[in-house]
Amino acid sequence: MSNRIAFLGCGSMNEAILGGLIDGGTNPADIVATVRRAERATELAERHHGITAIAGEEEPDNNRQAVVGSGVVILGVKPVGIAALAREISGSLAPATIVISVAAAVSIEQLEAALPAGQPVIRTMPNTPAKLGRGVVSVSPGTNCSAAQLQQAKAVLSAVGTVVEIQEGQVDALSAISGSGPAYAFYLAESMAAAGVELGLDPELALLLARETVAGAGYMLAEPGADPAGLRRAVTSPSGTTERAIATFDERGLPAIIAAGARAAAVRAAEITRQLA
Ligand SMILES: NC(=O)C1=CN([C@@H]2O[C@H](COP(=O)(O)OP(=O)(O)OC[C@H]3O[C@@H](n4cnc5c(N)ncnc54)[C@H](OP(=O)(O)O)[C@@H]3O)[C@@H](O)[C@H]2O)C=CC1
Ligand SMILES: O=C(O)[C@@H]1CCC=N1
Repeated sequence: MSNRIAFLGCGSMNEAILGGLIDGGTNPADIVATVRRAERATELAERHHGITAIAGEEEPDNNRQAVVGSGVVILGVKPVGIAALAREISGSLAPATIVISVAAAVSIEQLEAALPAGQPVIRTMPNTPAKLGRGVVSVSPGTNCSAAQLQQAKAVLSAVGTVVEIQEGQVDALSAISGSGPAYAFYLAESMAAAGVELGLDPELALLLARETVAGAGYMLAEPGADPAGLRRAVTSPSGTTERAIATFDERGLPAIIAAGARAAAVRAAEITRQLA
């Protein structure tokens, strides 16, 4: 397999994976990224020295150029653009090139239908902490992906975090927890900062406290075998202040609210899949 990796559509998600791969030891010279805007291509090339970034507004065949000679191609445009992109590159793909999609809601069936017959395909669901090598990436192999090709893809993706293999039927549920999940944690930090301001703290200080606290708690959760409930209990003194806060969260139904949000994300994924059919 060629070492070259093509990132087709390099926005938030694909750039996070690209950055994680480079930090994990991938040679930037083996990476090519495509985007629409020249300004974005320049930004990527400046931020990740040594990669090739090609803008469609300057070179309309950028995606096809990027695919030629690449062993792995990672599709990272919005779900609605995935099938058109797959069709665009079909004539330029080598038969053994592994096509990975990071898109929410685009099924393996939809991907395979837009690609040459027999093309190995893997549907993944990553998350943006991939940028720091702390992502979670699911992999679900398509019908033409051999065990060896799946292993190759897992080896590449393991540089950006924890790789889990799941049945495609579970992707929407996983996406509702780990794909969207970083946004939930950031939302918690935003809400804590706002609460601090309401309690009379200076906004800058409140933001600092919220960021460092959520980040610090994240580091504790990242320790091997960490148990969120146990870590929470260790902060919660009997009859103390945290106990009162957690009791208020429980009374107001915060766990049910989080479950409802995650359900809504999964429902939305299924809705998009139907819209794309
Ligand atoms: N953001 C996240 O946390 C996650 C996202 N995903 C999935 O990742 C995918 C991308 O999402 P996200 O990164 O947030 O989106 P962004 O809008 O940040 O990135 C999309 C990128 O695709 C580029 N692009 C659009 N059309 C083309 C094209 N035809 N050829 C080449 N490049 C193109 C855009 O270029 P330009 O900038 O020049 O417009 C942009 O850089 C989605 O399918 C989403 O479901 C999955 C998990 C998590
Ligand atoms: O919001 C989205 O649709 C994508 C998928 C998971 C995270 N971001």
